[in-house]
Amino acid sequence: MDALVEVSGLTKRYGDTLAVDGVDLTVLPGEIYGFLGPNGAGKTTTLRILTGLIAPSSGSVRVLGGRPGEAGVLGRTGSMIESPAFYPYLSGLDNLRLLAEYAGVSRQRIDEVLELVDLADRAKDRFSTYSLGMKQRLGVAAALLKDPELVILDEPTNGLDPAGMRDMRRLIRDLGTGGRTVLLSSHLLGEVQQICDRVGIINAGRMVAEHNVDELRGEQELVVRATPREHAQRLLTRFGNVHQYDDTLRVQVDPAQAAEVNRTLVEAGIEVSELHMTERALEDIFFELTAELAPELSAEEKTDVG
Ligand SMILES: Nc1ncnc2c1ncn2[C@@H]1O[C@H](COP(=O)(O)OP(=O)(O)OP(=O)(O)O)[C@@H](O)[C@H]1O
Repeated sequence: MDALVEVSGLTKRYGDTLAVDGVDLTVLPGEIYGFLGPNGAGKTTTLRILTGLIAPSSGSVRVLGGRPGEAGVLGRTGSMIESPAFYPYLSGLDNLRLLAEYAGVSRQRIDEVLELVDLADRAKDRFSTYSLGMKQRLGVAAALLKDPELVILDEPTNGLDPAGMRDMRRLIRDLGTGGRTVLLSSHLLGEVQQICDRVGIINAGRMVAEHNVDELRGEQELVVRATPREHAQRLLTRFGNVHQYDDTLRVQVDPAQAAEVNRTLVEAGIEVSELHMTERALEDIFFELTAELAPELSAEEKTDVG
């Protein structure tokens, strides 16, 4: 299966800031790919490069088999990078008409995209009267005008209230059905977990991991509440990686080992008040991955400071 987006060793430097530092990223046809990372991680910069808005400092980037920004590639890509810009005094419909004229898109397609983003009823109202959620949905409508194979959305739920976020999530999931490929960025783990098929995690300009969301969700760990905790923690390390979460210990073991873990603790005189398997939250995995990177980063920061 040929990748729609293939990024390898991508870097972008702004003066002394290395915003993107050797990113590798692959988006496959038909998937919803979540580009996840905290603020300032380099997501927007990467997406701007993919849409041809800015040039990379180095690395190779292929989008739909071509170079970003190439006419043939642009015609098959729809994007919403940062807040979409529209004329506030024009209606949503007229804003789309202007864009459609420029892109050579039919009136019928405008109606279709307005339906898709659930704005048909409010299409004739001025853009300035729209809620933030409606403004964002109009941005998605604009991205869909050319019926693109690839849709790139930068933080599409940013700033929305819970209802607006839910509508946007539904819309993106709908886009993903029917063969369209979506690449979206987000700093919200739960959101990526709910919408995406695969996730690439970026931190401080570097890709930390690229995973299938189902696989991540499927990972299980044993939750243990025991006293004294320190003693329990020492014994649990025999079974696997142990970390503390609130006042419980979490250990990555096979579910078949749970009984043995229990016996070991009880025989050592430890009081076990809770013991059950749970799915690991993407959030835990994310923090684990970014924490692993932290010592390396602080070493670099020290070098920078001199
Ligand atoms: N035009 C620019 N000039 C200088 N530095 C920039 C520029 N754009 C981004 N940066 C810096 O590059 C780094 C990555 O920024 P970027 O906007 O790509 O991150 P992000 O992951 O999209 O975060 P956010 O969600 O906060 O936008 C940051 O340190 C940012 O300050």
